Amino acid sequence: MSVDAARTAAYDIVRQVSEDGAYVNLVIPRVLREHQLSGRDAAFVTELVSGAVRLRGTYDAIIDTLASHGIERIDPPVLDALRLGAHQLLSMRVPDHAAVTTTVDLVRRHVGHKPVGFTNAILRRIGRRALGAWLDEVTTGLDEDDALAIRYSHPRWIVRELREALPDPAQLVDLLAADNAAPKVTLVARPGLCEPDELPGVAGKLSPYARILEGGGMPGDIPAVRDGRAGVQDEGSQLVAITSAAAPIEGRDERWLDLCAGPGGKSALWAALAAGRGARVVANEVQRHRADLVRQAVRALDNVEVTVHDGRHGPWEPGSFDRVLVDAPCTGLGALRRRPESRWRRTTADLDDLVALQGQLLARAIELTRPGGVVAYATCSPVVAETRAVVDAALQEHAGLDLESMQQWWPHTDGTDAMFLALLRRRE
Ligand SMILES: C[S@@+](CC[C@H](N)C(=O)[O-])C[C@H]1O[C@@H](n2cnc3c(N)ncnc32)[C@H](O)[C@@H]1O
Repeated sequence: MSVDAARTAAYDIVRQVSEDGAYVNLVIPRVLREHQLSGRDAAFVTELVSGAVRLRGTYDAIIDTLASHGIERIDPPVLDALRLGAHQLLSMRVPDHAAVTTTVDLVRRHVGHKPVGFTNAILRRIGRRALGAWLDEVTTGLDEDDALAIRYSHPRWIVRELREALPDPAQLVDLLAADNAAPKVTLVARPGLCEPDELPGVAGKLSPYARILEGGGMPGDIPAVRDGRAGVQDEGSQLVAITSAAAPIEGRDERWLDLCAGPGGKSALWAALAAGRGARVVANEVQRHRADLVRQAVRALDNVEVTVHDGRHGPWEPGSFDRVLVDAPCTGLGALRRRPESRWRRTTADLDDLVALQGQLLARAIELTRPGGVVAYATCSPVVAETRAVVDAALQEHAGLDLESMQQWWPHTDGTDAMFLALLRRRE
């Protein structure tokens, strides 16, 4: 059997992800174009690549028990092929002989003859059992965190962080499972620019502006999305913008600052809400190319000024904003379902660096907010060190600051990314 274009494309993508640090969601559309794949083939490639990358932790544990010298000794191009084969055998409805033969042919063509026998043997053995039986075997005798890490394909440190963040640790399994299910595409109809029923899909569950594309689809083909009156935005992200815009403020409410705006989803919804109340938004972003994305996101609005500064040092007057949003750079562990590779790239060292930056950005936001004004601190991570701990430290350090509310949305209960939002008010 010769290898079809879809599997060749899938192999090309996983190699770019593991060798060049590419992002699955960015590489897939480019490689699909290069290989001229669409429709069912494109859906097959997307499912195969996303699944093989996301469930790598599970498949590697199985491959490790079967490889006599252990997984570390397997050449990376062969290991990537084995992961693709394992996903087809254990999680997709691909007949075993097709999964094995096409994967072996991929290895023969892209790596050479030498590992062909090894690849064939490993895949045949994987195909002899169903996923559940393999999971029971490779988790026997492990402690709970190691077993969950393999069963739900999350690094062990992330399992621990998520357990600590949950209100009830009994929900951990549901959360880990939700991280492994690709979310539906959600649109936002920016108020004042677009009505939700102008968009395809069904109404969202939490945001009045949301539409959910049940069967997937190409948002870029929707006219309102093309002209910036609507966009693609998770409901959790919409709720952060809506809730931080709705917090009541006594007196003037005209100057809003989004301190960390790139790529601009929240800025655009915030600015649409601000426009309805005669307020203006400064949307700031430290990276120039991400500031360009913000300009693109807010192109249908005329009440936004996009600036490019390090939010800690931008040239704004203290106390000059009525409302400041800090959607802080974070580990993104609340959006794992969206980014198949991200759980394997993040480390605890990232966490330490980010927590320091988050505290500095929040401190600056507090300084820039006028007495009586509102500071909204948000992350797309539920990790305690990035959420409650940052807010608690700010409350300790800044006299004259009140905590109004803290909210955490979750994939397994709300169907959103795990977004955190704290609303703080500077005392008059
Ligand atoms: C979580 S993202 C913001 C997402 C955005 N609010 C949205 O909804 O589209 C955090 C952003 O902060 C930016 N950032 C990182 N360090 C920063 C700094 N020191 N000052 C301002 N922005 C920063 C990152 O480049 C990134 O674009």
